[in-house]
This record gives sequence, C-alpha cells and structure tokens, in this order.
Amino acid sequence: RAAEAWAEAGCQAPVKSSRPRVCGTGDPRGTGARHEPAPSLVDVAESSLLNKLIHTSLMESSHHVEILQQDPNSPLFSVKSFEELHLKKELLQGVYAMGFNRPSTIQETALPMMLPLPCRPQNLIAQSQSGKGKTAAFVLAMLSRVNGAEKYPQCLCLAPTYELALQIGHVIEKMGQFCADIRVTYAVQGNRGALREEQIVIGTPGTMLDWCFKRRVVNMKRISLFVLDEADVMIDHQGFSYQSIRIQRALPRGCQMLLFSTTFKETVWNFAMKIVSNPIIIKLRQEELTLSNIRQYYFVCRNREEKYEALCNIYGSITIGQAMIFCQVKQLVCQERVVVSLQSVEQQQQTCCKSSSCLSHASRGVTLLQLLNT
Ligand SMILES: Nc1ncnc2c1ncn2[C@@H]1O[C@H](COP(=O)(O)OP(=O)(O)OP(=O)(O)O)[C@@H](O)[C@H]1O
Repeated sequence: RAAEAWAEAGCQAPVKSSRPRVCGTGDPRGTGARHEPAPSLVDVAESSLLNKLIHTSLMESSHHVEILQQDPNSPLFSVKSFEELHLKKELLQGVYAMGFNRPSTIQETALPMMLPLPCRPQNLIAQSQSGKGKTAAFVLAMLSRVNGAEKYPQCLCLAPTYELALQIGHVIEKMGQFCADIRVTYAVQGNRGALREEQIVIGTPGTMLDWCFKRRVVNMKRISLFVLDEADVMIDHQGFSYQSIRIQRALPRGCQMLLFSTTFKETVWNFAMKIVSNPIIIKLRQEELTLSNIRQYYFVCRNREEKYEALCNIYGSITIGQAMIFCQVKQLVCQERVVVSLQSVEQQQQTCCKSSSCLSHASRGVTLLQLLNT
C-alpha cells in the first residue's frame, strides 16, 4: 500500500482519478498542472512526504509530552481512551476501523485540547517527530467539528504541496468512512471544481488564498477550525508564510487555530506565533538517535581506494543482515564496482540497491520501502 502511495504521490501528472471517497470532487487537479512551490520547498516537502509514506504504523514515543505554555485558567486534560473524547459514534467507528486502540502519546494530550469535549477547544501549536500521530489527531478534530448537515466550508487545512494535501485527504477518507455526509475538497493548483457542499477544504496556500479572496468560494466568516500542517516546510517558501498569514487574518475571532510542525527552530516558532494566538504549546521530545545497543566504529582510510577495500573487507568478514552505505556524492553511489562487489559477497542471495538523486522520487521511495520490508 505504501509503495503504491509513494508511486502515486511521486508520479507526474495526470494524477489517478480515484480520490478520497468522501471527496466527491474526483481528481482535484484534473489538468495535470505541476506543483505550486519553488524547488527548494519541493525538496523539504518531498522528504516530509517520504516520511509520511514510510510511517504506515505509529512510532510510539517513550517520552512524555512537554507543555510549554498554557492558559493558567484552563484545566489540563489527558485521555487514555478514545471513548473519553465523546466522539460521534460514526467517527469512533472510523477510528477503530483504522486499527487505533488507544490514543498515541501526543494524542493523549493534544486531543482533549483540540476537541469540544471534555473541555472547550483551544488554539494549539504542536511539535513532534514524524509518525507520532499528529495528522490523525487533527483529522479527528476536523471530522468531529464539522456539522454534516450544513453544506458549506467549515474547516480549512493548509499543507505545503498537493501531495501532502492528498495524504491528509486519505486519512480523512479512512477515518471519516462512516460519516456519510462529510465531504472534502482540494484547493490546489489546477482544481477548478466549484465548491458544492464540501465542509472541509484542504489546500496549498496560494490556491486557498485564491479561493478565499479572488473566487470567493469560501466564506471565511463561517470557518470554525483552521489547521496549518508542516509549518517547518511551509516557512521554507517565503510566499507561503505570507499567504498563510493573510488567510489566518481573515478568519473570524472565535476560529480555532491548530499548527503542526516536525521541527521547532526559531523561524518556525516566529511564524507559529503569527498564526496562532494564545496557544497551548505541546512538544514531544526528540527521540534519542543513538540506541544503547549500537556500537560504533570508524576506520581511517587514506584515500578512496582504501575506503573501497575497507568496505569490501567489512562485508567479507562479518555477517551483515542489512546495511545502508552513505556516500558523499551521487557519483559514488552509482559506481558499479561497489555494487557488484557487494552483491558478490552477499552470494547473490540478497539485493543491493542504489538510491540517489539520479533516480526519480518514485524509484527512491520504492527502494527505501524495499529495504524496510526485507
Ligand atoms: N492512536 C493510534 N493508534 C495506532 N496507530 C496510529 C494512531 N495514530 C496514528 N496512527 C498511525 O500511525 C502512523 C503515523 O500517524 P500520523 O501520520 O498521524 O503521524 P504524524 O505525526 O502526522 O506523522 P507524519 O507527519 O509522518 O504523517 C499512521 O499510519 C497512522 O495511521
């Protein structure tokens, strides 16, 4: 499924027409138009997309959620089960159909703040590494906020690229599979589809701005929940920060704002504070990258030839189940003799594959998934 998703997300236009069932708009771009953002943004957005695609299951954290700032007057809730959130029964059914038994660490704290019950919904800035359940959390917030009987946009969600927007749509599709009256549409370049009765609009900032101010298909005054995902990717594109802020400024006072980011550098923080007023800030501490059961060694090599020999010696003398070899430049990755040597010491039993920017994103995604599934 992930391989398919990658191939689908990484492929060039035209995009497959089987879009989220709850969408109703079919292929949101239809025209096969290229992406909106500049090349630098595409790089960070693509690594973000790759992260999403490889995290087909929850990466639970051993760390506690840190709450950095909070309204001293609001009580702090945390839940241990989805039942405690008083969700609509169709939604709870959707959550369980996705195989979620209990909220993840970040969801335990974030969900009670984001949902109307058990307390009132609050503005939130949340940071955690990829795969901890952020997307699922804000999708749940959107689906529980929408009034299916009302046929106009009620939730806006901004993502930096079309592909990332589509990933969010996929989660809405799955989680909202029993909410028959909830529909979602995509404000992305090339989608000229008129809004009919969709309550959730996911889009990239430029096109969303266009829909809100130029085409006026979204009545901003009726938006009750605004989500900005991948804030760290968003700020890499100057125009996107400005457009997101313009959208946010036009939202009604009582509109709830949720902002999510994988990293939390100063620039993200400054941007987040412009978007979200009086936020509660929650942060899941960065997981240690070096595990205690890993021993590290290094070899001193005087030149490339020695490095190559050292590599072959390591491979020839110890049993290696799986390995990743990083090269400084892509030309080294493609050096046939390294690949051939490694394949021969592996006695042709296992595969050795290359991945570099010489390859398309789709091929790189497939290679990575191949490694993970070996
Ligand atoms: N409570 C949960 N129980 C079990 N699985 C979950 C739960 N919440 C999320 N997941 C699953 O974990 C994976 C990662 O979740 P999600 O995409 O929401 O994380 P994320 O923090 O947004 O990461 P990314 O930015 O990479 O998407 C998904 O496959 C999702 O279906």
